[in-house]
Amino acid sequence: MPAFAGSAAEPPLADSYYALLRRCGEGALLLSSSDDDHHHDGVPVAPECAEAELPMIDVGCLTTDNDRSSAAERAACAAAVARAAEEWGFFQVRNHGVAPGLLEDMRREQARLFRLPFDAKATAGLLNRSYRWGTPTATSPRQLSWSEAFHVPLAGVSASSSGADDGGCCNFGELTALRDVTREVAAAMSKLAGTLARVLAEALLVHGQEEPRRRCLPAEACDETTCFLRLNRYPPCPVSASAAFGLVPHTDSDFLTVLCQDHVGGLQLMKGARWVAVKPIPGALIVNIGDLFQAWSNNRYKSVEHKVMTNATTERYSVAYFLCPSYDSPIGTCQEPSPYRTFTFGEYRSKVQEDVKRTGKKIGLPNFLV
Ligand SMILES: O=C(O)CCC(=O)C(=O)O
Ligand SMILES: [Fe+2]
Repeated sequence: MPAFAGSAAEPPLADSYYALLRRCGEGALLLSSSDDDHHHDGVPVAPECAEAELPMIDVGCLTTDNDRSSAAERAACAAAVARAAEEWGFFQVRNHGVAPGLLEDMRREQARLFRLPFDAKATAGLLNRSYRWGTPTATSPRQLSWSEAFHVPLAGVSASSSGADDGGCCNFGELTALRDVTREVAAAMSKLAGTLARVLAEALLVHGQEEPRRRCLPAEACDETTCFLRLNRYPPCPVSASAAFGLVPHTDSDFLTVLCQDHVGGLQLMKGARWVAVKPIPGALIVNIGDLFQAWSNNRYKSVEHKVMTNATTERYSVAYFLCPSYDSPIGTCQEPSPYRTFTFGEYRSKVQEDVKRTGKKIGLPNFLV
């Protein structure tokens, strides 16, 4: 990308949002200190938050081909997955089929991608023109995400080109190593997500009560056109951790998400009425239930609010795979009666976008209660 050589990589978060932070009385927190934050060498850090012992499930017996595990072992593993989805909405997995070395390669190539000049990321058409940074709709600091990301559609990844936009193909430019590793990660995470969705669905199906119209199975409803991979980067943030988030509190609008976070930490989730921090565990992946699985499961599985805290000095990377159905798929339910009316993913997405535009906040599932 010679035209951009030498220009800065960081998105202009501080410049763009300084006025917003200032207008809301938070400007003084920029590059300075405040009373309610802890400080380390003059740098504001996040207030303490208890670390959670998130369930860790060895899913080797579900993910390994030619596995010698018994049916009883697989049933016990499936039960542990379903229990974690009910009690936490979040869990960690190991022996998940995504090689640790591949995840390390992903982080390295992701870092290389985000080190490109800002203008190249924003305007050179890379990765389906999917670059995002900050929160354009934010009207208060609490709505601001101090992060940058590429949203890569799965279909584009598996048929990516190296030239200009080519149909649905994803343009990786000269980043061929990123293209190869992204393809591998997407394929492996996709397989894992499909396996977990199938196991989670089977745990709730009541045999003999299947009704064809409502029996759209989560794993089968999903396809390459709507599933996507999000490559996230959280730049160091000099703003007080109580003033801006790395990623604002949200639930995911999908069936389930497979997430790989690096060693830095910062992910927090709601457990009961409290935020708890998820300690990074090398090689483990995090899985969380999204809104669509909560609806399909009649609220048995929980789509839990989560957020990313900023870090004053250290950048953080993560990669998330979102398992989504095609837009015209009816979400349905595992069993009648359901608290939700049947709706399609397309309808759900439009409503979320409309609500965010109108009120700055996603309403989500309550919109679809009968
Ligand atoms: O970066 C993380 O740890 C969380 C990312 C996330 O929640 C998302 O992309 O929806
Ligand atoms: Fe999320």
